[in-house]
Amino acid sequence: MGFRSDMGIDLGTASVLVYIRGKEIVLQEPSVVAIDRNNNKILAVGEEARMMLGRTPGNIVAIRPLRDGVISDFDITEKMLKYFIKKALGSVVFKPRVIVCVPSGVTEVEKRAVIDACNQAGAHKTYLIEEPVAAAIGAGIDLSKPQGSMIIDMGGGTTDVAVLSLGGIVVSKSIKIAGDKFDEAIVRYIRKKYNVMIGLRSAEELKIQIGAAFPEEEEKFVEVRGRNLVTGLPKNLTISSTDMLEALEETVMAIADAVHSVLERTPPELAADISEKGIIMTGGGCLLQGLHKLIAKRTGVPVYIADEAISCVALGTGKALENIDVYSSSLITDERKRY
Ligand SMILES: Nc1ncnc2c1ncn2[C@@H]1O[C@H](COP(=O)(O)OP(=O)(O)OP(=O)(O)O)[C@@H](O)[C@H]1O
Repeated sequence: MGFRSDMGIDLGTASVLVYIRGKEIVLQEPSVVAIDRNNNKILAVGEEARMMLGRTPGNIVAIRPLRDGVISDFDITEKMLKYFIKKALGSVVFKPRVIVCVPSGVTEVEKRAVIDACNQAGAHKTYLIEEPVAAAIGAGIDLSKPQGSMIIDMGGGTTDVAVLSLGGIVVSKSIKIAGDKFDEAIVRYIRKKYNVMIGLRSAEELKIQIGAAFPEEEEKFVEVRGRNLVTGLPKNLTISSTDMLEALEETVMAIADAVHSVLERTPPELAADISEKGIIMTGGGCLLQGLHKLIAKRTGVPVYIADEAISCVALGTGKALENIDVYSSSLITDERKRY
């Protein structure tokens, strides 16, 4: 091992990934913290805390401190970051350089606070990187050329659509419609159509198993358990992929429309590059069956899902860390005047 284990962190709404130079991804856990409300003590972080979501007695709350792509609970986010940094570092004694990819919606104050949290958790120096830039680097896009690329990074809370060229963002749009909104749409649809209430976790499972944004040839079915709103009793339902298509229609169209509107604002030369090379999708949300086909149909541009879509941002963050000089124009540090 080298003298310093540099660390890349993808601070996401749904999950946190940590990448250590030379070791790839060492930690991948949900962004959830469980707290005892009586004394404000943290009981569990990550996977252990997620298991407590919706299952906690009165005094214990399981919190997702990042919501809709912004830091909704700063104190908890700071504690969670520190916990993950320490866990990933293990017995390493040297202070790492840390590069954190923050959701696109965070404010300047929050950026400053993330830098402070990492420094307090033992970072030698902390850098921030914008999410679409990290996603593009992770997907293997060469940002050094004056060539247009379009990236759609779709996580749990936000979808970022960005046109990049020469290491920077030329046109972009961030909407608070992503994976989590699919889950909510599924819950609403099942409540309305079947009078049955299912939980968000069941909705997410349905989405991953049979969710669809574009009609598939083969119809799939999955059983789900919920509560009948009339009788109040548990009820089993069989849900089809056609149900999913209907449930998700409005939400996926909003995403396709956002992509379309960014393309409309893209300078012609860059638009020509994009229509030739296609659009690249990253993030867990883009794995929804048929979403790439729907966007391709709406825009007339081919759409590809990046390899290792869920880890692209973390990988890109790690790559940027290994080549800080190359990517320096895309990084934010605490030495910037505005801090
Ligand atoms: N196979 C799949 N099919 C559909 N959706 C999926 C699949 N796998 C993961 N997801 C969804 O991807 C989302 C999480 O993606 P990701 O881990 O990239 O988010 P994040 O980076 O934490 O969030 P954000 O970028 O908004 O901060 C969740 O909504 C999850 O349900």
